[in-house]
Amino acid sequence: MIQANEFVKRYGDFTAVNGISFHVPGGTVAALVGPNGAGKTTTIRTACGILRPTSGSFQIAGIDLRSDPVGVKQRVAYVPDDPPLFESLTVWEHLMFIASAYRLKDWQSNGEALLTQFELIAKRQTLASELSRGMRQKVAIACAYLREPEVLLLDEPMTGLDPPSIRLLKRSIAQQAARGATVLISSHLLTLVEDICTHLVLMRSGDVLFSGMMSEARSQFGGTSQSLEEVFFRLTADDQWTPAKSIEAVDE
Ligand SMILES: Nc1ncnc2c1ncn2[C@@H]1O[C@H](COP(=O)(O)OP(=O)(O)OP(=O)(O)O)[C@@H](O)[C@H]1O
Repeated sequence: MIQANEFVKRYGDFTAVNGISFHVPGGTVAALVGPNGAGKTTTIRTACGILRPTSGSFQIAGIDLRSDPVGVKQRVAYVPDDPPLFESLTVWEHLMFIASAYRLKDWQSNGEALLTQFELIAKRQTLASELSRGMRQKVAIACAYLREPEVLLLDEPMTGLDPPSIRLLKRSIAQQAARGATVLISSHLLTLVEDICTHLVLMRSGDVLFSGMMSEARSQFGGTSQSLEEVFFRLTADDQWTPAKSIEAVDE
């Protein structure tokens, strides 16, 4: 699970995130969407312990981020939108590195299965510097999956992937949730995330405008199309909607 409580993040005088609260239940897949600059990446980078909250708190997999940041980092995998790989390591060496850093045992067959699943097995001995952008993205995702983390934070995971790879990724995310992982996906590709996400956190200008079930968002704000795109435009473009403190979060 992921729980944000009155989370505030300021960069100097600028408030990027303005006291947000939301809950993503364990074993579910949630979309984190919102216009550019809404605060999505700031929220994700704080939830995984890279940034410190200015105030407020996060509970990740039942652990308080402030009191046990190492415990959170052991349970969370974060894949940024432009994953930094080690250019002089091969694809397989990336998996070896993760296995060594996190002291994984008997990981090799799982590693091979992940490379097969993401159609990277032929690139197993290829250096990261010689991979395409989409391949780099898939290596980073495979490294995250290898750890079998309780919480997966994926920032724009579909950018740069071709349609077959997007399909593979969507299937793999469903598999991660099925084994009990909580997955939070930040994306602007609304039609792609609405296929796989049962929960929604919608941000604008540092506020959460909606947090709860995707089905609830669609039925309340999706108009006749009942689409996430319609929800997005209605909630972000129409000033009659106020930050989520006044909209009841609906969780299951
Ligand atoms: N290191 C930083 N220093 C100062 N301001 C920052 C910093 N990082 C982000 N911001 C600001 O915080 C706000 C939120 O940025 P953030 O990257 O979290 O948004 P986002 O929702 O992920 O946007 P996008 O969809 O464009 O990726 C923006 O106004 C951004 O300019």
